[in-house]
Amino acid sequence: MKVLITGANGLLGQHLTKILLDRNYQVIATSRGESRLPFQPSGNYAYREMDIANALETFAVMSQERPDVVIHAAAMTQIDDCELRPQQCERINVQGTSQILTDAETFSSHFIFISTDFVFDGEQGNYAEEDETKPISLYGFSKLQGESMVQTSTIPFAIVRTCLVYGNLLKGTRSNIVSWVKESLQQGKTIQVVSDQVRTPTYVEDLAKGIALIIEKKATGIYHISGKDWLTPYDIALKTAAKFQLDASKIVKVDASTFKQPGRRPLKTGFIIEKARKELGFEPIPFDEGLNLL
Ligand SMILES: NC(=O)C1=CN([C@@H]2O[C@H](COP(=O)(O)OP(=O)(O)OC[C@H]3O[C@@H](n4cnc5c(N)ncnc54)[C@H](OP(=O)(O)O)[C@@H]3O)[C@@H](O)[C@H]2O)C=CC1
Ligand SMILES: Cc1cn([C@H]2C[C@H](O)[C@@H](COP(=O)(O)OP(=O)(O)O[C@H]3O[C@@H](C)C(=O)[C@@H](O)[C@H]3O)O2)c(=O)[nH]c1=O
Repeated sequence: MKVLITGANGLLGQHLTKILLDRNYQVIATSRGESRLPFQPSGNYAYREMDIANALETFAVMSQERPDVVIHAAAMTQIDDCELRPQQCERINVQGTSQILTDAETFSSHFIFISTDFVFDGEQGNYAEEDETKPISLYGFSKLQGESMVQTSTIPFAIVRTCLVYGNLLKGTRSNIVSWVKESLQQGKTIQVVSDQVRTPTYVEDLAKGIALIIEKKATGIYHISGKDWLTPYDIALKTAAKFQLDASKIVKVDASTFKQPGRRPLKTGFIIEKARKELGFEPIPFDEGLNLL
């Protein structure tokens, strides 16, 4: 079974490549520029440059590879950049998704789109798959547009929504809340951390395993694949400091009213993962256990 991953240089993409190779899939890892995978994988693996915003490039790679499954993880994921550079956000997250989806409809048989808790407005929290979406940032809106396109597609699809992904930085991947807190405190910096956002932080390997289950079961539809502990970023920061014996007094508790970022974050998200548990047999590890694996 040949699986093509877009955005394979990313936090999810690198771990996904490793886990799918461990499960003997043939993996075509694609991303912009050089591969940043910090190891030369054995097994049935190839890396190909593919900028999803370049229609000719995606068509060429997809027509040559004709993967059975496409996992579309590539995106502009910096919320504030998306807010400040809406054209680039649109070009990558919307037009890029449209392009790879069109090619998948021509050459593939299962399309898995990675989406986010930021499609919700954060008023209610504890979201299930059927809850009403209402994004409050351009990033969230661009990902919802991707979901809408996927839901009209002509091939079997799955939409995997996840939340606040953390894990070991392999090489050159985006930072995540745990790595950011750990590094900031190790450098003796004082950090302001919000205590009124609620998330279900997701260990990156659990997310990758959840996606592998979807491939294995050829599952279709929307799935919330996240951790199972409801935590605020402030809780996460304190747990990270305790775990790595760092100075928690450098963590200043703030709330979203004082903490200004260009892109609005939904206050309360977090996912109910019963559907993934029941239909996929997905079971994430507790956050404290995730910290032990870093
Ligand atoms: N991280 C999180 O907390 C969450 C992430 N998600 C979703 O998960 C997916 C994976 O995100 P994650 O791995 O965490 O984030 P990363 O930013 O680490 O990975 C995204 C990857 O997409 C690549 N990319 C960006 N633009 C293009 C393009 N035009 N063509 C090809 N590749 C491109 C980036 O490449 P480059 O490295 O060169 O910039 C990067 O490697 C995304 O779709 C994101 O929306 C959803 C919820 C939470
Ligand atoms: C940088 C920073 C973050 N935070 C909090 C806010 C936020 O909840 C959490 C992570 O902050 P960031 O801005 O790095 O992450 P953020 O951009 O909010 O993370 C998002 O990434 C995209 C890809 C998603 O899809 C979302 O699910 C979510 O994970 O930490 C602080 O409290 N203080 C800070 O100085």
